[in-house]
Amino acid sequence: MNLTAINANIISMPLKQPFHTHLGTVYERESIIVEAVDKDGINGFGEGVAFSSPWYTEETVGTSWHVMEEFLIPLLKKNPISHPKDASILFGSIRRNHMAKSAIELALWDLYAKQKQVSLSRLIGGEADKIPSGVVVASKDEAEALEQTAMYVEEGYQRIKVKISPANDYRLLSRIRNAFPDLPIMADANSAYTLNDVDRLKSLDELGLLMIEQPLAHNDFLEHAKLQSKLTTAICLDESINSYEDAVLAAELGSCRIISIKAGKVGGLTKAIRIHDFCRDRGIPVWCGGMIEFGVSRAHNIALASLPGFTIPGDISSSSRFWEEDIITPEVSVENGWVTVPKSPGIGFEVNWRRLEQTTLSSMAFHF
Ligand SMILES: O=C(O)CCC(=O)c1ccccc1C(=O)O
Ligand SMILES: [Mg+2]
Repeated sequence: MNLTAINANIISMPLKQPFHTHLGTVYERESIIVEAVDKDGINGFGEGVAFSSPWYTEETVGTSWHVMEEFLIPLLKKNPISHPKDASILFGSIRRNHMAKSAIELALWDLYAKQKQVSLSRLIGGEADKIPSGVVVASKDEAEALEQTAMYVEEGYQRIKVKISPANDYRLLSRIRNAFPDLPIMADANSAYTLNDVDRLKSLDELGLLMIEQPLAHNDFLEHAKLQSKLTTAICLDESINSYEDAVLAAELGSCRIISIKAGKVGGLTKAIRIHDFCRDRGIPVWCGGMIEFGVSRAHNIALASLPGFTIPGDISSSSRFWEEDIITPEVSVENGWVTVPKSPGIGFEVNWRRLEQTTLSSMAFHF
């Protein structure tokens, strides 16, 4: 791929409103923006989606930075590659650290598509011209959650995902269901329950939810299978799916009926596509999960979600859902509930350098 440099910036931006889950509240988002440059000066971008602290996965911005600097970039320097898939294979010699790997691998995909002058969507076999858009409601307050839902429905979002916990489930969801009888609603529990809560979770069956995401522990497959056999509502796994092997295990055990794929969490686009292909063969619907991300990762999500197995609206919302001003131009926008898949080369969005510089905390540059 004729790489000449990899540059990385840690950026930080406050969210427009605090994002509440039962695990904690996110006020400010740090991310790593990776730029891969080739000998002709073409550049591709990726985004590292680890958080500042290890509340959602074990990785953090700090561990991603360390693994990229000490291990992944030196591997790329030593081993010239001709395709992003080669990087994915090369990174197999490093255990886990999926988010660090993804950040670089995604930048290589964008660069590769730009070198070939094709959109990333079409390069990977994407077919859709527009993606149905869903959005997440993550408020501590029931009245505010209802207000936000009404606002997002008004804006045209096709599916609402509500963060729940035992402190805030049936009552909130039934109020939303009563207000919006036909709205596709799903709930995300982020592991707020145990198998002792089976009756509580069964009570949600009557609400006609699209699915319930990750009710039990982040690393559990067996108990999710036991729970799924007792619920009519489909379980979707998010935290549990960090690799292709995780998806196979979940399918074999019956731990879920739906899978959420996050390219930034499973080691990159090569891995995400492999999970997609497997799920498609097995008849398991997939959707693209969000990570409160900036525009670079949003753009990669749009390309991924244009693949034919993505049959359920994902967490692909507009840049303005979280940010006063995103780091890409144009920003991601939702029109009548749809996001247009760009046709221009690569991810199809430019980096807004002024905004990137404004939000940068630190940078590193590697010359090949
Ligand atoms: O970015 C979005 O739109 C989805 C937000 C979301 O639910 C989420 C955000 C950060 C980390 C984990 C999750 C999750 O899906 O569990
Ligand atoms: Mg989730």
